[in-house]
Amino acid sequence: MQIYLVGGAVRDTLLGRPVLERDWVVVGATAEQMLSLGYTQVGKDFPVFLHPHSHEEYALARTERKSGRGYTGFVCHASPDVSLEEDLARRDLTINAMAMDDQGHIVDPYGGQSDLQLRQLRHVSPAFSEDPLRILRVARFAARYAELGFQVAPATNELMRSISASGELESLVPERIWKEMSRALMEPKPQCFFQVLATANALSGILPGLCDWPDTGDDLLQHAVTAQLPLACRYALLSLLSEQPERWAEHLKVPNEERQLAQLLRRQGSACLQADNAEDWLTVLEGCDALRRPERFAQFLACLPTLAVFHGQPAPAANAMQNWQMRLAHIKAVDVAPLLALGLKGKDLAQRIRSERLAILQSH
Ligand SMILES: Nc1ccn([C@@H]2O[C@H](COP(=O)(O)OP(=O)(O)OP(=O)(O)O)[C@@H](O)[C@H]2O)c(=O)n1
Ligand SMILES: [Mg+2]
Repeated sequence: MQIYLVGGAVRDTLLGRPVLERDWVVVGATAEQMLSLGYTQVGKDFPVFLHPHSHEEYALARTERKSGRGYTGFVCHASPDVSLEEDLARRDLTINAMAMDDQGHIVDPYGGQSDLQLRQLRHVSPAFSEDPLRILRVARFAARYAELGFQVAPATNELMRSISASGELESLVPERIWKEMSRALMEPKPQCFFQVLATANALSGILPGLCDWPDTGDDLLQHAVTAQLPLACRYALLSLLSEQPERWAEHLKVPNEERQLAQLLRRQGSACLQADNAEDWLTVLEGCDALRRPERFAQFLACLPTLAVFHGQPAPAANAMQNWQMRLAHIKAVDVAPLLALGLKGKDLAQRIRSERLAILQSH
């Protein structure tokens, strides 16, 4: 059997970028051989194994053909007679369809090295269409490598448009879309992900109601990248572009953390930017449930400078975030025990706590 490094690890090695994850392909072996060597099988549909020590993925060379819509109709053929070239042919992009042997020699039957130089994201063959998720992958690679000058090849663009027109994107499950999109949001140029999808007529299938990607979206995400905001903040800011953000959240099954921050930013963002007295401050802190959810509140605060830019408002003062954290600390310091000792309960107690918090905010 021969073992080759494949996919992203070869691509990133040739680009001189750090390799975070390594995938291997095994030619000329059977599943039984792999098991007898101590590998464990992971893929149910595909013969993929984990190395006994490194736990990296080793896949038997295979060919794939799709015979139906969605994820139902995959015919996978793995056997010792499938060649490396055949395995590479089923892959998405030429830059992902290269292999490296243990001597460091590159196997590159589809022009991956040339496309790395030309900075082209180009499909290997019409088999690209067999997995509509690849449209999202191409868009994500664009977001990652735009800084290096990578663009989608015109023919690949055409192909992606025809996939969009076929309605195949509808077969993508929300979890897979979210996985690609959330990764894309953390790339250096997340706006390119959405631009590429828009050009491929695939944007509205991902973010319902959004057909064209607005210029304001570019500025919004660029600002979020510059501020090094975490995923939840980036998603919350992105959702400002939607007239029906809950529709996005449903469509993508957005996890609660991101979804709730998006709701909070909408409900409390402007009020927080405008608040200038103790009553306003307390109302915002309450509205954000800041005492019980301090981490979420910190993320909310981190979004505010970008939100201000988005609304064409002056950026909050440099110490605005600290001031909010101080206000939170002040209301947290209000001691409930003596009020309980007074025998206060229910509504009376709540009112009394609120007025004490208000008083402490006013005194600072
Ligand atoms: N829908 C897909 C998913 C994966 N691949 C192939 O499988 C390899 C490994 O997939 P994955 O690890 O998901 O992507 P990488 O290219 O390694 O990129 P990343 O840096 O994001 O891991 C890819 O390079 C590509 O050759 C593919 O052709 N089509
Ligand atoms: Mg990989």
